Amino acid sequence: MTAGLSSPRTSSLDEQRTVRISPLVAPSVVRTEHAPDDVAAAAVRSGRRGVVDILNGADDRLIVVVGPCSVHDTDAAMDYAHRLAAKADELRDDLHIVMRVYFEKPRTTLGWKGLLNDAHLDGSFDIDTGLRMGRKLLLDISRLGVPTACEFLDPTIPQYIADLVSYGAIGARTAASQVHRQLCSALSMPVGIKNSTEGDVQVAVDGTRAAAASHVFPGTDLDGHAALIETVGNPDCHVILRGGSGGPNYDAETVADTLARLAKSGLPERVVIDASHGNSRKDHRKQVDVVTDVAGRLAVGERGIAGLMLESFLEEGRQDLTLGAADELTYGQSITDACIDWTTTATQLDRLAEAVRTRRG
Ligand SMILES: O=C[C@H](O)[C@H](O)COP(=O)(O)O
Ligand SMILES: C=C(OP(=O)(O)O)C(=O)O
Repeated sequence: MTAGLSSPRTSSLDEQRTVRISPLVAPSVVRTEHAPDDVAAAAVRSGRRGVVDILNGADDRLIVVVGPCSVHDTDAAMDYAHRLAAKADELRDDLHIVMRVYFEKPRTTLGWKGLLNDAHLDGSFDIDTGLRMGRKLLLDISRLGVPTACEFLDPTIPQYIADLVSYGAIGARTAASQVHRQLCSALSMPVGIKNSTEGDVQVAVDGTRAAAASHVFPGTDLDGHAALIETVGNPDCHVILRGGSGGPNYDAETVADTLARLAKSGLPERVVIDASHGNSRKDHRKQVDVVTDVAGRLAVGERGIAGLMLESFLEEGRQDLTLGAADELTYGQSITDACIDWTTTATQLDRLAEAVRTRRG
């Protein structure tokens, strides 16, 4: 559609800044093309069950949500998933491991917005292909028996992928958004809501409370049509402490303060700690310090910490993406936030499993 064009369906009063509106493949089409088999469905279900049981204290293991900051190369993501599947199996008595398979990136200003938005990493914004690639990857990872975690950013996206996701996240930049809180109230999996980028924890507590309630709001159905959605609320939402511009917030005092805020709001007292972002001051190596500190506290019985989140990929660090030059990228290295490498990740998982065993003992 040409900017400013008037037609029976629009008026000269709108679409003044729109260059094009074109059809997007419907969720039902993508879901039919990549439908879960029994193995994948079982992985999604047991992934969700494990998280919920740990959050509720019915399972004494620790949730670990671990994987790349963002997926830009599905082969590398599968390579990582194979390694994680073996490690998760080895540590399954102590850790409930869920792989970060993040396709939607909320940017501070501008930048590549993730595989669903720009699957070819060249600014062509082939969202139909991104949705298909993303869903297929979730299915392939689930077939390995590895549950997956996604951040939900655009409220249109969950209809395409949410049935394959075991752990959802609402990011620091959208924790205050009513649209995202309503979305959480509808999602079938547990969802972590982050504190703000400035470090405000109350916004995540408020988000958790709002998401637990029922809502009625406009959305889209599986055919992609506008729809009215009525939800019962999601009791499995919780706060993720991710640090902020003022510094980290994974310390015992902030955890205790957050638990008190949750109790005051009538919510279950549990948190997940994100070792990256503000808690690592964006230095991926500092994630190891966070894990070491939290593991030590878990081992001596600190209450309320249900899980950790780590940003990890095959290679350490990060690299800049030049749009259209994806073939020049280093294999298995992040193009968004810096990550710890696989070897370091495996050591951190061992450390956390050991802490759980000590706590149990
Ligand atoms: O986790 C990823 C990033 O921290 C988030 O998407 C913001 O990234 P940016 O500040 O590089 O835009
Ligand atoms: C964007 C992310 O984190 P945050 O919202 O905490 O910045 C993320 O986990 O990828």
